[in-house]
Amino acid sequence: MNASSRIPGFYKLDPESRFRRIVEASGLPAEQLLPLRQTDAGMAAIADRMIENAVGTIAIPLGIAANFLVNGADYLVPMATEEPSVVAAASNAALIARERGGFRTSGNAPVMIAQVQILDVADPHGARLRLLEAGDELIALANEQDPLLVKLGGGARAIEVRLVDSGDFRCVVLHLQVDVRDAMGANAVNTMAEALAPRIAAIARGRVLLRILSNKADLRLVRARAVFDAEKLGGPDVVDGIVNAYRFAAADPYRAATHNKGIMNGISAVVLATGNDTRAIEAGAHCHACRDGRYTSLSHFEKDADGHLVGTLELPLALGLIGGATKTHPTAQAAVKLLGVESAVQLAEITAAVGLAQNTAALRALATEGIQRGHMSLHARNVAAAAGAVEGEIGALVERLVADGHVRLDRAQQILAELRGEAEAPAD
Ligand SMILES: CC(C)(COP(=O)([O-])OP(=O)([O-])OC[C@H]1O[C@@H](n2cnc3c(N)ncnc32)[C@H](O)[C@@H]1OP(=O)([O-])[O-])[C@@H](O)C(=O)NCCC(=O)NCCSC(=O)C[C@@](C)(O)CC(=O)[O-]
Ligand SMILES: NC(=O)C1=CN([C@@H]2O[C@H](COP(=O)(O)OP(=O)(O)OC[C@H]3O[C@@H](n4cnc5c(N)ncnc54)[C@H](OP(=O)(O)O)[C@@H]3O)[C@@H](O)[C@H]2O)C=CC1
Repeated sequence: MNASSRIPGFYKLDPESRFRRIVEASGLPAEQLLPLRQTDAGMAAIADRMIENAVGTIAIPLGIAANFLVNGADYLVPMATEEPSVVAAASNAALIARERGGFRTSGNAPVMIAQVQILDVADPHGARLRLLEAGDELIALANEQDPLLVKLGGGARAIEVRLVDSGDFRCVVLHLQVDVRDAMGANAVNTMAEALAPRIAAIARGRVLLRILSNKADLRLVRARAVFDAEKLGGPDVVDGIVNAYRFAAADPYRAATHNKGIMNGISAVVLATGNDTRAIEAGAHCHACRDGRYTSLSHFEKDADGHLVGTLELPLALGLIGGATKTHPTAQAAVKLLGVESAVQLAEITAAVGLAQNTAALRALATEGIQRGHMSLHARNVAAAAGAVEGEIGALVERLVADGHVRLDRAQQILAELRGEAEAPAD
């Protein structure tokens, strides 16, 4: 950067003018920054409506996971991810799950929580009871804010009041529970919380500060389970290996973080492909993973009476079908169409099945040959491209890299040079 990043009114410019300003400010040649602008005209206009100061879009690969049988129906699952082997792994475990009926899922009603924080309350216990006594009035007032949601069968359902203490800090917190139907629900519940605030402050005789949803969406749990055939997995030792790998994650937070990352490889990819809020989902999932005060595995693996592997996953998934980017992004809309889901709960349940499949595939690889063979052989294409291989060279280079067993940039550059006849082949 040569010039200042202070560009008054940057947001008022159109994307092309913004791009020219950042080229000037960076002091870099425009060609080096052109990929920031790489987008078609239609998408540029959509991006400019979706976020602020947009100059372009970044294309993340969108893959379709195959083989998913969920509650007896087949689904082709769109997954947006930058990571190689994720879509392959999900498809792989979904194929194994088919042998014993695929995935079974269930989900709670889509209830989100809005928090209203009340400070400076002289009698917190008294305030709590006064607020609970006013429950019906507050629920009615909340529902007046969103008649459409109520007409669709949703709306505010209940209130809860908590006293939150930490050292010398104490506040009263009202939770408003709202059935948000097919929405993720953040905007819907935030509107209600803001509308209730003056009345809540009056009843509690305090001062309202925050009015915002909680991403600990633990009323909105979804569940997926599957039986993975022992023989298809590779035999009883593989089943035992996966169960022991799970036990490690259940016992050790260092391992649990990686284990859960494997689950989120699948979940976040579906969340992104459908235009949902990846941060909300990640925050909710990891918070759920330490709900008992210790971070642990989100999934469970055990052996059934016949020696098959039983995998189960339960987590909060606040996914929507009608709001946010799902409504504005054409790719997200097409992804939802391909899935053919009719409700946000159904979307969340399929997403949980993908999380379970992803987790199972990773554990199977880890408990047997290790992650590198499958993952690195698919990653080899990236390494080949990074080494400078062009179309027509990539196939041969990947083959050599995988056979060689060293999927590294330096080795790729060396082999590429050999393929191009630019270097002597190594003695070995
Ligand atoms: C990579 C595989 C799937 C190969 O697995 P494989 O056993 O060589 O696969 P296969 O050739 O027997 O094929 C079985 C099915 O897998 C799918 N499949 C197979 N290959 C492909 C492909 N190229 N592209 C798309 N789909 C593929 C496909 O559905 C295929 O069925 P078919 O279509 O042939 O009837 C396997 O090794 C695997 O599942 N590995 C796990 C990979 C993984 O988890 N990657 C995530 C990145 S690592 C990470 O971030 C998380 C981690 C690992 O740290 C989490 C943790 O620690 O718990
Ligand atoms: N902490 C967080 O996670 C936060 C997230 N966000 C963002 O909020 C967005 C999601 O908000 P969300 O409330 O879902 O989106 P919207 O406000 O876009 O959609 C919800 C509204 O859509 C209308 N609606 C129409 N059909 C339905 C239906 N079948 N089911 C439910 N509602 C329906 C409802 O009424 P009506 O039309 O009358 O509004 C409802 O209030 C995401 O972009 C997220 O990133 C925002 C703030 C914080």
